[in-house]
Amino acid sequence: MTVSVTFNEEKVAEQAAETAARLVSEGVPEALAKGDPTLWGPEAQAEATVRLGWLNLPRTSGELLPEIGKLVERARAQGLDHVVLAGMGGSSLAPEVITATADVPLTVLDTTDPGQVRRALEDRLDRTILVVASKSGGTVETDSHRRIYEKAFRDAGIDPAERIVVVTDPGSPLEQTALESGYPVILADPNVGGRYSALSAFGLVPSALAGADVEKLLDDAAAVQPLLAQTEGNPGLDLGAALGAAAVSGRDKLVLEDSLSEINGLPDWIEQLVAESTGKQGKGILPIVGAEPGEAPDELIVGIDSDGALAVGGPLGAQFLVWEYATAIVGRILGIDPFDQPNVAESKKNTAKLLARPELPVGAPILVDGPVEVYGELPGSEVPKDLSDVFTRLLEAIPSRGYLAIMAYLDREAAFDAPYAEGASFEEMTDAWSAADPATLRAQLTLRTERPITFGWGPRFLHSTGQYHKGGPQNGVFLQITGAVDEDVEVPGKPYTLGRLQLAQALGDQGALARRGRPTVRLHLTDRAAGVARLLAVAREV
Ligand SMILES: O=P(O)(O)OC[C@H]1O[C@H](O)[C@H](O)[C@@H](O)[C@@H]1O
Repeated sequence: MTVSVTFNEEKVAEQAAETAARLVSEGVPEALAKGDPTLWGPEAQAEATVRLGWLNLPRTSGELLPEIGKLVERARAQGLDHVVLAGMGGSSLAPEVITATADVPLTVLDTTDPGQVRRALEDRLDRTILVVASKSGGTVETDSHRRIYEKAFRDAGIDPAERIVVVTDPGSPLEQTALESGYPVILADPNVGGRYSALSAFGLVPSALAGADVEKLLDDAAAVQPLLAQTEGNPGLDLGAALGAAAVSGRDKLVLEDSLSEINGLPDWIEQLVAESTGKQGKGILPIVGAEPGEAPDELIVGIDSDGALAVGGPLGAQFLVWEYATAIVGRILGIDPFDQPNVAESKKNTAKLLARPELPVGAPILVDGPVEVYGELPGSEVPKDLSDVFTRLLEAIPSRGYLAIMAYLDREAAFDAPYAEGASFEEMTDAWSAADPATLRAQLTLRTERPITFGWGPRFLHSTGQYHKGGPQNGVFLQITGAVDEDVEVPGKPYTLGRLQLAQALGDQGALARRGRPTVRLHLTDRAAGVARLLAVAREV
């Protein structure tokens, strides 16, 4: 079984066919399948030369299987059945989908929220194996997680070398640390970028440790690979041509719908791939994940094994490869380099600068509403009357082809702590969770605008849609949510705590967005649970 791309809208089909025919006449499908680095122009060539290894992963990653098998055996023999993965963006999004689809548990740490990290630390540390995954080996969140876990293991009388496994690129500082500390290292293919690394060691090692069948994943990808050199019946070409042509014609908001799919969570992975690959030079496609499809004229609904203007069906391993190929095709159509992420570093630099200061420059709130402080500047010079006015003015500020991005630097799992009555039905439980979940704010605000609203957890989204926010079309309006920290977590060997890092990340990104003149407001919850409740009550009211 390979991947099928089905067109359910005539216009989309026509535009895709036209674009695909042009690409075929230029020899693009075969050239891409062969790994030709010249396809994105002279400026992208150097990067593309060392970024096309993903095309061969279905075959080359097979070589890793015996080594991975030994790691899995060792972990089983030690009784380590709680697999924690520390990795940002491309170093954790694929394992998250792979394990969710295989229905095997994996704890993903792609947060700097002290509460969420503490939650993981307090969960079965005696049976925990930690995979530290970073291609560059220099990502601050992942480095912090490694330090925190090393200390926690030592404090519990456990030798970290028995519990930590590293996945990184050859020659990275993390490889060096691992060698010095005696951690097993699985080296990944350095000719593959983070968001294209699903079928590399980054996707396979944590997933296999968690119990997923990674050989099957590679087999499914290998089955679709030969089709990618074809000029007809090439799902990567069809999908790429459809997405690219739609974007050029103005439908550049990609609504991903997967309600009927047996694959669990692929849109989150696609979000990073598409947003970070295409959102640059003022161009790009904005993925919308987890929202009800709207009716905005610039939206294109793509269904994963589900309905949409376009439906993409097939097994996970094959979908990974096809979406990667399609994204490279979109890069060619839009005239951008699909392998770099030029604007991600800006927020990181701002954050590093802020952390070097004795105090973080939070400024003074422009409004305080119970447990919610409002920081930043709203469009127009007037001070907002109340929280409701903040929401109204943010929604009004969205330009005709724009979007609102909600970015919550909070504990993604806190809503599950919401109390519910004893003997509550599942529906009552989900109601309680949803009433405590900051993501509910998106659903509420969606009722008040025709424009798309995205929702991302910070700092996770910084490694994904964060590139698009800063590098893509400048029509975003930004709403950050941060929260007070009750119990912080030290980062051993560093002068900052996780709480401070988390806030500095929000402020660093705010700086990068504000520098572009984009409306950016930060809502700070001085009491997190009460603050979320207040936001939802006000948003519901209006
Ligand atoms: O694997 P790492 O080097 O730690 O990088 C993790 C992530 O961080 C960066 O911000 C990039 O923008 C992402 O594409 C990447 O996946």
